[in-house]
Parts: sequence; C-alpha cells; structure tokens
Amino acid sequence: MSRYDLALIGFGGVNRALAELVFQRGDSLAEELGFALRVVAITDLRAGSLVDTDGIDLAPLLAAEPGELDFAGLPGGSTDPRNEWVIRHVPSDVVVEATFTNPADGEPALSHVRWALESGKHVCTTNKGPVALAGQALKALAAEHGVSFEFEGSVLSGTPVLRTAQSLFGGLEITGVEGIMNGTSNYVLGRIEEGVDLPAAIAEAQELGYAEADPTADIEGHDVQLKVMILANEVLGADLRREDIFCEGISTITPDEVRDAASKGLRWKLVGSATRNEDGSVDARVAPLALPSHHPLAGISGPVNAVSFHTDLLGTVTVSGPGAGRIETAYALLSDIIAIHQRHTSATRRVLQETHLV
Ligand SMILES: NC(=O)C1=CN([C@@H]2O[C@H](COP(=O)(O)OP(=O)(O)OC[C@H]3O[C@@H](n4cnc5c(N)ncnc54)[C@H](O)[C@@H]3O)[C@@H](O)[C@H]2O)C=CC1
Ligand SMILES: N[C@@H](CC=O)C(=O)O
Repeated sequence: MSRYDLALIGFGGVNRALAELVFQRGDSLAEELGFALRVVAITDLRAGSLVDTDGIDLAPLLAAEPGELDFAGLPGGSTDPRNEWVIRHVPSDVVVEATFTNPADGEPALSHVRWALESGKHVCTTNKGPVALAGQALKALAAEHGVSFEFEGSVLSGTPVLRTAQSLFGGLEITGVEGIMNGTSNYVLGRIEEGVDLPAAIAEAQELGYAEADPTADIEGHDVQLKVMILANEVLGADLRREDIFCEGISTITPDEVRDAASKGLRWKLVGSATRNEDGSVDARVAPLALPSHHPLAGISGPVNAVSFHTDLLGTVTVSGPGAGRIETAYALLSDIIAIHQRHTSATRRVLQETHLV
C-alpha cells in the first residue's frame, strides 16, 4: 500500500485537526482510500519544530492544550520552526501549508510553497495568500517539478467548490460567480441580527475556529477579496490582482441597520462576485448587500457559505456547505491528498501501460 509522509507547516486549528484525522481515522482511511498517512515533521511559530522520519507519535501532541505545545524538549524537537530546512531537507512526500494567510504579499507561506515545490514535494494548502497572489506561477513550478499543488480549502473550506467547477463543469461556459465566501462575517451578521454586539460575535467566531488570526481580514472583506481572486483566476481564466477588486467589508453596517433590515425581510450579506464581460475582461467586487428573502443567498446562515456559478447551458448552479471550521478545513486537505494520490497513481499506471508492463 502507498504511504504519504506529511510535513505540517503551521500547527494551528486546521493542521491540528488534520493530525487528529490521521491519528483517529488513519486505519479506516487507509482501508477505504488505499494509502496510509504518516506525519514526519511539524513546524509552528509558537511551538517550534519536531521531526521524526519514522513517524511522529501524535498522541501526546493532541492531548496537550494547543497553547501549551512546546517541541523544544522532545527528541527531534527545537524551539526554532526551521521551516526552510524542514521543507527542503526532511524527507516527506506532501508539505501541508496552513500558516496565517497574509493578504498583502502572501508571505511567508508563498516561500514555504515555493521551497516545497522546488524540492519535488507535493503541496496542499488552505492558505489563500499564495493561491490568490501567485497561483499560476506556483502551478507552473509544480508542473516543472512533476508534483501537484492543491488548494481546495482556500475557497469555502472543505466544500468542494473549485474541484466541482474544474472537474464537473466540462463543456459549460461559466460566465460569472457570486457568493457568500466568509464564514466569520456571515456568522457575525447573523449574531448581530440576534442582538449580540460586534466584538462579542467576533470573539465567538474566533473560539469556534472560523476567524483569521487577525479577524480584520474577515470583517473588512480582504479574505473574500482573495477568494474572489482565486475563483476568477481559476474558473473564469482571469488574471486579477488584489487592487482590481473593489472591496468593502461589513464594519460600516450598524447593528441597527442589520436589525432594521431583518424586520423588513431583508438580510445583510457580504457578497463577493466576478463577472466575465463580452470583451473577455472580468469585473470583480466584494461588498455588503441587503438581500430580499427570495434571493438564493439570503438563507445562507452562520458559517455555511455558498457559491453560485452562472453558466450558459445549466443557468445558475449553487454549491453550498461549510465555509469555515477546523475539521471542515482539514477535510479539504485530505481531499487534496486524495487528489494527489489519484493523479499520481493514474500517471504511474499510464507509464506502465505505455511500456506494456501491465
Ligand atoms: N480556520 C478555517 O476555518 C479556515 C482557515 N483557512 C486558512 O488556513 C490557514 C490556517 O488556519 P487556522 O489553522 O485556522 O489558523 P491558526 O491561526 O489557528 O493557525 C495558524 C498556525 O500557523 C502558525 N504559524 C504562523 N506563521 C508561521 C510560520 N511562519 N511558521 C510556522 N508556523 C507559523 C501559527 O503559530 C498558528 O499555530 C490560514 O491561512 C487560514 O486563512 C482556510 C479555510 C478555512
Ligand atoms: N476566516 C475564514 C476561514 C476560511 O477561509 C472564514 O471565516 O471564512
């Protein structure tokens, strides 16, 4: 049976949830999926780094409170995250990047992804920075080194929006996308409607694992701006930069406006959209809208998100599901590893068939 050795870069909510999946369900996943998973390295800004090429014992790490983790005292551990050394030199098959998203320049995650691909390692990431700001270049780098760059979780967490559009919409022309793409702001708007104030609602979203390390990105729309960029570039074939996308968040809407709208059957939502024009150019924007109750996105509540694809042959197709959450996003990483396995297994089979060995 194949086995993939994982190097986890960043050990916050999402990568820790992936480690839990590997620890708790590794055997049943192996039976179902036909490959095993093993964690051989973990790096984190706060905890340091830990390496065991025979496989890290995850039990004590998962038993510790996240804030208490300190790898320094463990065999193979260090206070220094040693990201570049771990990514380039510790033998692993897949580098799983889940550090903070930096909407400005994507760093240091962008470098983490580059180092891994240059070293001939597959990458899966939930980090929106590298995908939005350098997705095409990173895909080219992956192709050059014969490895995969997967990022399903960068848009709508574990809900398979990108893979649905890329694998199931063959023969359709997608003319635009529109959706609610941030779990935190959607959750916060719902809680404000219920009478909770903004700081308390944000604190709840942080506790639930939905919010960015700096929740300003959720509230001011920058997180959705990156997701719209990813969708526009991946699905509409655009080449947008952040400054091409108008961005307004939800901080300008007062609680009274939210509750007043609700009393009139309207619901404030943070909506991101990208539309292809007749000349092939793409317009994209992020802004709060008060949607009437009959609008398909009006009923999307809490951390649930939705993306509608406008197509020529099917009209509008909407994919809805979790937009945030630690376990939900860890599932996105698992789905990326499954995609890597399937792609490379079929590539190997093709080579064997061509050389008449099967
Ligand atoms: N939590 C969610 O629902 C979702 C998160 N994402 C993205 O996934 C990534 C991870 O999210 P979470 O785990 O929720 O965030 P988190 O804030 O819980 O964890 C990030 C971890 O990365 C570590 N880190 C930061 N910079 C580092 C560096 N230079 N080297 C090593 N470690 C570093 C931090 O110490 C922290 O433990 C973020 O980029 C986020 O935008 C994407 C979809 C959903
Ligand atoms: N902070 C983000 C997490 C997923 O990208 C959100 O709330 O949607």
